[in-house]
Amino acid sequence: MALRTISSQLAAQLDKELMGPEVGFTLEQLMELAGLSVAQAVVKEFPYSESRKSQVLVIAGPGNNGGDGLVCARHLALSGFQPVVYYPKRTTKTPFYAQLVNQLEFFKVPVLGAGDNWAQYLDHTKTLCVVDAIFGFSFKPPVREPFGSILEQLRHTQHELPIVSVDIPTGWDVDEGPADSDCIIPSVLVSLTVPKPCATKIDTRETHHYVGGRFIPRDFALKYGFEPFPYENLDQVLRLH
Ligand SMILES: NC(=O)C1=CN([C@@H]2O[C@H](COP(=O)(O)OP(=O)(O)OC[C@H]3O[C@@H](n4cnc5c(N)ncnc54)[C@H](OP(=O)(O)O)[C@@H]3O)[C@@H](O)[C@H]2O)[C@@H](O)CC1
Ligand SMILES: [K+]
Repeated sequence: MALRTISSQLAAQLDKELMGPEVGFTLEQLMELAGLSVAQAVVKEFPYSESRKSQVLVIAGPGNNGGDGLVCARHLALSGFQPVVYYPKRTTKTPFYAQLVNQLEFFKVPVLGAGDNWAQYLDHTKTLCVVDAIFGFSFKPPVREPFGSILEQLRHTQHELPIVSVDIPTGWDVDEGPADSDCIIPSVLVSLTVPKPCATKIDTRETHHYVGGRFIPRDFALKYGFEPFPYENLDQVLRLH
């Protein structure tokens, strides 16, 4: 069956409607569920075991994709993993992001900033995977610094250190897919609510694809032109392929 997708423009509209006056979700609620979904995908792909490495590097960007990463890190800590967060460009638009960072400190999760040696965690003998929560559906190429250099380093390590991308593989055009051969290739993609068109460009032999962000009823999905996804029980993610 063809993959159900919606464009970046429609995704932004859907997001706005969910948080609009009629539906009334808050960003905080949706982000909690989105971050929990990503953590659940990590746990499914790399199950926690006391006898193996459990360090996860979460790279958080300046927008809501980054916020999903901050929430994901907290849930990973709760699940026994040892997340380390690199958050080089902190947003001050709302106090909420600072609260998410406080919560990570409460869980004793290190949060590195610009100038810290984050690249030491790109060591596959110590780190299980990297969560790419840099940019989501509002990304507009080309990538600006410091994120271009970060992506370059991830490209060099991705064959040994798998990348789990949140919603969009960072650097890919949301509607067109990888802009050039220099783009990162995630091992796992977790599309939120519904995949965006770039997800049709993944090679399913190298990227496992999940959908998560389980927060809409059937009629709302149909209004946006896609069939709801058949999640099981209370699962927050569904593996598509
Ligand atoms: N309903 C759902 O599914 C929900 C989805 N959620 C999540 O929200 C995500 C969308 O979040 P979003 O709209 O905040 O945008 P996002 O993609 O994080 O990036 C914006 C930031 O990136 C920056 N930036 C852009 N281009 C750049 C460039 N070339 N180079 C450098 N910087 C660049 C831009 O900076 P600016 O251009 O404003 O200066 C701004 O700071 C979505 O994918 C999903 O993960 C959940 O949290 C909630 C429910
Ligand atoms: K991403």
